[in-house]
Amino acid sequence: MSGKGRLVLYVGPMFAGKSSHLIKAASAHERVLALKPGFDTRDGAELVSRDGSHFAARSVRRWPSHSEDYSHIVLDEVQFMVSPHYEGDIVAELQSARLRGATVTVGGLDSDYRQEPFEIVSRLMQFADEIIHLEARCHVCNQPAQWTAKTHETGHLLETGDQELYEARCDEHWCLPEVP
Ligand SMILES: Nc1ncnc2c1ncn2[C@@H]1O[C@H](COP(=O)(O)OP(=O)(O)O)[C@@H](O)[C@H]1O
Ligand SMILES: Cc1cn([C@H]2C[C@H](O)[C@@H](COP(=O)(O)O)O2)c(=O)[nH]c1=O
Repeated sequence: MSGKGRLVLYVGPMFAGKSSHLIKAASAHERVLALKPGFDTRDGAELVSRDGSHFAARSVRRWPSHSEDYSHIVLDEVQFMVSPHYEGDIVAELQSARLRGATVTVGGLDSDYRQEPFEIVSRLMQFADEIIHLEARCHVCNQPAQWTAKTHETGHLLETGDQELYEARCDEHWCLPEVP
């Protein structure tokens, strides 16, 4: 494999369908290297969407060997692929896969629960050939939501969780969590 590949990035808040799109992208090919961060232990060795779809994936804390054997790479939750949870520079590794000709499809949160950008995702945006911004539905009013709110403060910026801890929110209903 050689020549210019392609980096496609799905970003948005939680519940926006990022995993669903990645699973569809992975399922469209016979041979795919699907990766998820070792930090996210919620769903075992699978990419899982809340719409019920799933796809077998490798849980990694560093870039896998033999990745060059794959022309399609799919990776979810890239915001977790940072030190000390990930050893290496995921942006450089994905860019290198793209440059050797792979089609790389990545999903991640563009901003954290404080509405601050995840720096690793912002860096990746610079190299993306296509960025798809997805929206969820606000948990309060059901209007389009581009933010994630945390329902109570735990003191952790990176913390796996679902609806018990996070909600999609629109501009009007986003707020910082109450500090206990
Ligand atoms: N607030 C919400 N807004 C939109 N979809 C939601 C919401 N809560 C649950 N869902 C469900 O979640 C699915 C998307 O989930 P998922 O693919 O896991 O998204 P993401 O990876 O972006 O968190 C939607 O198809 C819908 O069925
Ligand atoms: C906003 C926010 C989220 N997280 C965590 C919570 C979830 O485990 C993932 C996002 O999963 P999804 O597939 O996009 O629903 O990220 C976090 O650690 N910090 C945050 O600020």
